[in-house]
Amino acid sequence: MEKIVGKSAFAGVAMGEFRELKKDGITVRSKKVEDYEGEILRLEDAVKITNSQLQELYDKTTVGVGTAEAAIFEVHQMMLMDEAYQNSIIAMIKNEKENAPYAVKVTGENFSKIFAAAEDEYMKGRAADIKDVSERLIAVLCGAAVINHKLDKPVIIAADDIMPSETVQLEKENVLAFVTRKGSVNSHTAILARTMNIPAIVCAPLPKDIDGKNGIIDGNSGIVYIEPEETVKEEYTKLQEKESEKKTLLRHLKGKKTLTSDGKEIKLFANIGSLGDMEAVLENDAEGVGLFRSEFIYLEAADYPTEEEQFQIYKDVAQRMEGKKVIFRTLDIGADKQTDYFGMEKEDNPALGYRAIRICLTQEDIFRIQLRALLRASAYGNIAIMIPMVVSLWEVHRTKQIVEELKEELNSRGVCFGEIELGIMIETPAAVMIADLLAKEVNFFSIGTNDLTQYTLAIDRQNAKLDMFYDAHHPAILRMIQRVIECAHKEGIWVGICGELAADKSLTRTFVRMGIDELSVAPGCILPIRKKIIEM
Ligand SMILES: C=C(OP(=O)(O)O)C(=O)O
Repeated sequence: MEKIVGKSAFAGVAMGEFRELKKDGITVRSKKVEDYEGEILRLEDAVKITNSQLQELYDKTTVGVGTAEAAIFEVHQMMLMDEAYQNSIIAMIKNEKENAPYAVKVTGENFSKIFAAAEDEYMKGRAADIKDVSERLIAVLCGAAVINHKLDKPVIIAADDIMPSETVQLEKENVLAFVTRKGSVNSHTAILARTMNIPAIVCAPLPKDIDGKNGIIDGNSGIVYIEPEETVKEEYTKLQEKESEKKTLLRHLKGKKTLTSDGKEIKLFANIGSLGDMEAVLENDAEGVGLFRSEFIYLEAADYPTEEEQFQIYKDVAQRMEGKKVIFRTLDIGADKQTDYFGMEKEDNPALGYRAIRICLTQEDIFRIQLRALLRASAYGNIAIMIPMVVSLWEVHRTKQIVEELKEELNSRGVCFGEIELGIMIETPAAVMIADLLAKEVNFFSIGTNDLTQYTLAIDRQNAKLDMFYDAHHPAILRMIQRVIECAHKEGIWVGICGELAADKSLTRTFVRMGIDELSVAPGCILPIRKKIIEM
């Protein structure tokens, strides 16, 4: 048995087999083959398997997440079956007697360079896709199991790190836990684990040969056991049983209002990132969606999602919430949330760079498409729009102006839309300091404590080395929250918290005393927080 200590990113216990998410594990070298015809047949078989893998991913993503998100796999299928691409691989095998994986690798790199050099932004964006397709094909040729993130049974995901854009490919129902060698407790991997309500550990020095071994993840203490002894297994089986009993006990709180003992109602909303999370939202009795991270729609797509694709997602979520509020945060791309087709330049300080509302007000066409989709969807439910990363009043003014222009446009076309609230994330010190002025302009505030902590304490939330300095309980943060609540209430608007701090039970009493109106947390945290508030 091996015992490894990492950092807890989300509590809970999981037991099962480790599955390493390999990204660059296969080494492909030039090696001549005698039977080139046999090698071409091998390639043809691998193409068929790869194509059906992509089809499977397309079908699963369409059902579990949405058509827009699934489109990437359709594009990959088209690339794989492209005649020029296949002919180029076959020519190399035939003329140079190269082995198939090497011919795929070289062809993939050549095509990727051609795409990258294209003037057209869409074509540029395809450079990464052709590489991805080639890697998948190589993996199939080499008999490697996991490059497609395909999970045939429930497993513990082990990886160096997991990017937000990679998470869409995971079959969430088969993920028991996450454990990564790198990553920070404040990263989006950790946030994803919380949304999925599964244990997560980061910064764990896992051995390279962990794939296929059995293990236990103790997300409460940050301990990973590899090939655990029977006594340890028994201990954790009992702990798991206790946890599941606790969850069952919480079920009686479903359908109840979240009232403090002195009668104040706190709204308990859910944080989500895709249509696929809706089941957890309903299962955990969320009173609304307090933060729909709309950027995940963009991260999961192969190209800019169209107005129609976005409209369908927003409408579906609104309808499934049956009149309960759904707050869509507008595109918060940038920093760690990157996608090729945006063609963003490399920045020295991406967290302080071209991101979120800054992109939207620079590339207004992208913003207008999203806002139009949201306005149209508002005819089907109770939708609110929330802008991220606000630092100045003019950003709010400009956004309101665009929304008004779009409403006029829709009116003139006879397209329906409903009442729609406009709010902002308070996640920069500048927004806190002008909260009194901002409160006059919007319908609500939602405090993003993750970024607010990063920007106030000047600490990169992605940098695991700084985790001990990243203190969301810092008096500066708590004073800021207090100030924001006071400014909001003075202008008669409601205020919530949608950062991870909202689920921190050690602060629930403090937030309620401060006068918070809403807490938006991962779906699995709703009932425990309701219990805490009701018992207060
Ligand atoms: C909710 C927040 O946004 P993000 O998705 O960046 O964590 C936050 O910053 O608190």
